[in-house]
Amino acid sequence: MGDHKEQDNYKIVFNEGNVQRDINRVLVTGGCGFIGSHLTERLLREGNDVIVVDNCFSGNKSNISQHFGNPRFEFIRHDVTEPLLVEVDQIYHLACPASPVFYQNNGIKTIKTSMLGTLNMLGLAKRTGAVMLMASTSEIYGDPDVHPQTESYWGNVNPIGIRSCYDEGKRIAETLCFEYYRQNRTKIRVARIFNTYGPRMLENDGRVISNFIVQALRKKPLTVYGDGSQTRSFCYVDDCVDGLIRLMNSSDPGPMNIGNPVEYTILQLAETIQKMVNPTSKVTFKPLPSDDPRKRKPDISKARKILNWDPTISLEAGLKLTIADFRSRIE
Ligand SMILES: O=c1ccn([C@@H]2O[C@H](COP(=O)(O)OP(=O)(O)O[C@H]3OC[C@@H](O)[C@H](O)[C@H]3O)[C@@H](O)[C@H]2O)c(=O)[nH]1
Repeated sequence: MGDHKEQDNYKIVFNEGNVQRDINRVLVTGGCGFIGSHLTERLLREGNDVIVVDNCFSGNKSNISQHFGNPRFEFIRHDVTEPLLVEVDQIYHLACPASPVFYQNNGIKTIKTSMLGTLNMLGLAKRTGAVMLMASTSEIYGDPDVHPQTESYWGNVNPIGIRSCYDEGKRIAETLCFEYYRQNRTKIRVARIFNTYGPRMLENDGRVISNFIVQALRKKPLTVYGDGSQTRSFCYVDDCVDGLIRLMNSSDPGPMNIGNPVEYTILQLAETIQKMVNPTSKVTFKPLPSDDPRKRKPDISKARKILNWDPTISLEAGLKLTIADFRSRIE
């Protein structure tokens, strides 16, 4: 599958003085968010022109303010549910609240963002010939019956549950991508991003790593939902960004799992963060939210083979950097 010649078509060549360089014009939707802002930073560092589009619902302008004044950088406050007219070579479509607390806050808006946002970005990719990478999610596997999850697994999603606005929203977004690919030969890349963490997560993000770190720093009990036996596999944000860029620059439409395959129970995670931040902090048990997946771990054989990608940052190393970032903001 895939047109292997397409790589030749989406680079423009600028002649700057006597230095000839390839520059991509890259659009990052959701570029004020957690993963989007790290991606933007790396794309700028590598000499690309970057346009960030964000409605700042769960993203924060301060995540990209260090680039204001950089002639290669532009910020547009825009909601991707509305069409956007720009000329670009690559689109990283990340815009969508990703934390369960945020995406459940206005489920209808979450569905609109996934559906209409992806439709608009695919329309843009079709018109401009750009490559469109869609940030899908491990949540499309739901509460999985197959473990670890391979890309060929179709998933086990409750279509009417409290998580379905996100899970089903992302599933229809994947469907749209593949219809554009089949009908129009639109250049798509579908990345299934597993749990990712790192500096710049919001203090009130609501996801487990930021919750536990903030609670430990504030000397509050760590809130474990259920009995803490459910598992997740956590990928440091730099590894995730590296995987996304490799996927974009491959010629594989995906879907491609992007995650760290080392699996922990939530209780193990609580104990690890407790030890690293505040060994005297307590753990308190709260009810498990409905449809919370019991286990999750990516099979990344495909990414290893096609992208030559493997996460390099251990949980301990990544947590150290993340704790330092939260400490500087909180203390
Ligand atoms: O304070 C908390 C928060 C969360 N949890 C538990 O920790 C586990 C992980 O929860 P998170 O909210 O961090 O993330 P989830 O795995 O539920 O969802 C995530 O999946 C992958 C991404 O697409 C998204 O970032 C997000 O939807 C869950 O079992 C949750 O119940 C706690 O025990 N305590």
